[in-house]
This record gives sequence, structure tokens and C-alpha cells, in this order.
Amino acid sequence: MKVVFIGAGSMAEAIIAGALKSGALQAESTYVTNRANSARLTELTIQYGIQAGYDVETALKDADAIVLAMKPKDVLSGLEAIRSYINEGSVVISLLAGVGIDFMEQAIGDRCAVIRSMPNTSAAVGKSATAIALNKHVTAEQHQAAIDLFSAIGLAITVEESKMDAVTAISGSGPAYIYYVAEAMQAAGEELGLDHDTAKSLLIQTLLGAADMLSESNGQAVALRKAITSAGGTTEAAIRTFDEHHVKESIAAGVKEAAAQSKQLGEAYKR
Ligand SMILES: NC(=O)C1=CN([C@@H]2O[C@H](COP(=O)(O)OP(=O)(O)OC[C@H]3O[C@@H](n4cnc5c(N)ncnc54)[C@H](OP(=O)(O)O)[C@@H]3O)[C@@H](O)[C@H]2O)C=CC1
Ligand SMILES: O=C(O)[C@@H]1CCC=N1
Repeated sequence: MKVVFIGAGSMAEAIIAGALKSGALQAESTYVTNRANSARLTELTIQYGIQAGYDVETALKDADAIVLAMKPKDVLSGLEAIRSYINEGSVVISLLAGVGIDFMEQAIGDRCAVIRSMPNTSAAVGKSATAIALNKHVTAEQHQAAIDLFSAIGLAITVEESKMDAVTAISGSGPAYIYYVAEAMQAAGEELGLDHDTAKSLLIQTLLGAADMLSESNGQAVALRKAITSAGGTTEAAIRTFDEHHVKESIAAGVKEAAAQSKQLGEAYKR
């Protein structure tokens, strides 16, 4: 499968790394370009053995999929770069937060498959949670190929485009929330006298174990938390303090704010 990434930032790299590792993409048929940072292209070529450069015409010839991987603010320049190479058989996969399918259709013509996706950076280790939404031109075969590509880097599901703001708030930005909690726990552990490496090892294993438990119990977060919380014990003291600081409400407010931001970004990218 020949895939061309327009944009060579962290999300493109996460997908390339995960898809090469899983065998869903091959280095010789994976192309990447960016706006101007040639040092970055060299870095990706050395690290992954993929094809990189600025000859977009050659790269896009016979491409099975074109992946838009620039920031939303650069979407028009990115679409402009590919527009003249698009035909009815093209498949454009967008990773961009907030940018609607109708906006892309208007820029490149309402004539080919457009798949709006929201992966996350855990793609790099094969553990992205990706949702995709399809325009009316996507065939069953193209849909399956997109699911296969994203399944190679984690979970892949199909949603209505109207759900994309919520998806972005939960799973697109989601890893950052977990890292935010990890930063706070690491700092607290060190303040309590653990050395950096000890706190880090215990924290990472705790997150991995909790994620596995959540997965194996099919998402029974409340039950799992209660099983750890002894009356009059340490966990109860921690949760009581979190509740006093309205941590749960703060997290919910943050997630909703992320969805609102995604929606607002989308307002700027409507036709
Ligand atoms: N990071 C994340 O966790 C997630 C990001 N996304 C989405 O992925 C997209 C990319 O994010 P991220 O990887 O973090 O961004 P980065 O800023 O890391 O990378 C953006 C890339 O786009 C390139 N670029 C900009 N304009 C053009 C153009 N006209 N033609 C070709 N390349 C261009 C830049 O090139 P140069 O460096 O030369 O300027 C750069 O390589 C965003 O739209 C974001 O919403 C989605 C899910 C998760
Ligand atoms: O912060 C952002 O806008 C992008 C989209 C989801 C994750 N990162």
C-alpha cells in the first residue's frame, strides 16, 4: 500500500512508526513531505528508511492514500499542494482536529473519498484509539483499507462526523491528560522522598497495570477503584482530598472544553 504523508510532525511519525512496526506499511512505499524542514525529512529517512522529499507529483502518483498531517491552520496550503493530483479514485485521510469533511471537499473538489480521522500519539506503540468518519464517496473497500491501516496501530472505529469533537476531546487529546496526572504523581513521589527513577518505575508500572485491569474488567472503573479503597485507609484519604478539590469535575470540565475547542476550530473550517 502506497501512502503519502503531507506533513512530517509528531502525529505523522507516530503513525509511520506504528504502521511500519506492524507491517501495515512498508518503508519503500511510505512517502513523507513537509513544508520546508528538510532536516526533519532526513531524520525520518534515517530512522525509518522511508521515502522523503519535495517531489510531491512523483510521490502522489499511484498513491493508495494521501494523509493530511499538517496543523489545521495549514490545511489550505496542504490541500492546495495536492489538489491538482486528486482524481475520483483518490483517498484523502485527514488527521486534522476540527477540520470538517465539507471544507476539504470544497477545497479539493467533491469527487473522491475523504476520511476524517482522529488518532492519538500512542500509534507509535501500536496503541492508538482512532475514530474515522467517511464522506459519501468512500467505497466499502476503501473503508476497510482505512480500518485495516488504523487497526494496525491500535483500535479503529467508525463514527458519524458529528461525534468527532467528542472523540477528539476523549481519545485525541486523552493521552495528554494521563501524562498530566503522571507528572503530578511523579512530582509528589519525589517530594515524599522517592528518588526520580524509583518513582518513575513504580508510576509507569502502576499506569500499565491499571490500564490492563480496566481493559480486562471491560471498563469497570468505579468497581476497581472501590476494591482498592479500604475504609479508613490511604486510598480513601487520597480520594477524599481529590473530591475536596473537585478533581473529577475539573477533569470533566477540561474534557468538555477540549470538545468546545474542537468545535470552535471546526467553525473556522466550514464551507
Ligand atoms: N499531536 C497529536 O497528539 C495529534 C494531532 N492530530 C492532528 O494531527 C495534525 C498534525 O499534528 P502534529 O503532528 O502534532 O503537528 P506538527 O506541528 O508536529 O507537524 C506539522 C507538519 O505539517 C507540515 N506542514 C505544514 N504545512 C504544510 C504544507 N502546506 N505541506 C506539507 N507539509 C506541511 C509541517 O512542516 P514544516 O515543519 O516544514 O513546517 C510539519 O511537518 C494536526 O492537524 C492535529 O490536529 C490528531 C490527533 C492527535
Ligand atoms: O491538541 C490538539 O489540537 C491535537 C488534536 C488532538 C491532539 N492534539
